[in-house]
Amino acid sequence: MRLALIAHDGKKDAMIALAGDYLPLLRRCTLLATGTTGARLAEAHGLTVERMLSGPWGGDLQIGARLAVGEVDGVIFLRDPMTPQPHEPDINALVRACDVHDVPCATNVATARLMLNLWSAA
Ligand SMILES: O=C(CO)COP(=O)(O)O
Repeated sequence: MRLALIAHDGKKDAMIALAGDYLPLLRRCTLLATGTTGARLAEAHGLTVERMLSGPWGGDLQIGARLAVGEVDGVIFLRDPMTPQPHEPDINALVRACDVHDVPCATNVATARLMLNLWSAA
């Protein structure tokens, strides 16, 4: 399972807490993440994460490019719906790429838990 993990600043603590609940699964996955999210996950949980650029510098686009060539099986993208982002087009491009390629994409914690519960049981 190749999983991309991305969280906006207002959602990074939620991402860390979520990851903490699924460490056995996440340790079996190949993880990629945008820059700061990946650094936080590695620091908090000792996870091995391939880090892309930070989101505003193109990290979402890098993940989208990997996804488009079949290298990502699922995305957890905790967007902050309360804060405008300078790279909104990149964010939309990544979510669109998930829809184009039919890759599961959770954009909130509740959906992410459903996905991770399924994969933990698989
Ligand atoms: O901005 C982001 C996603 O759009 C996340 O980037 P960082 O993980 O580098 O903060």
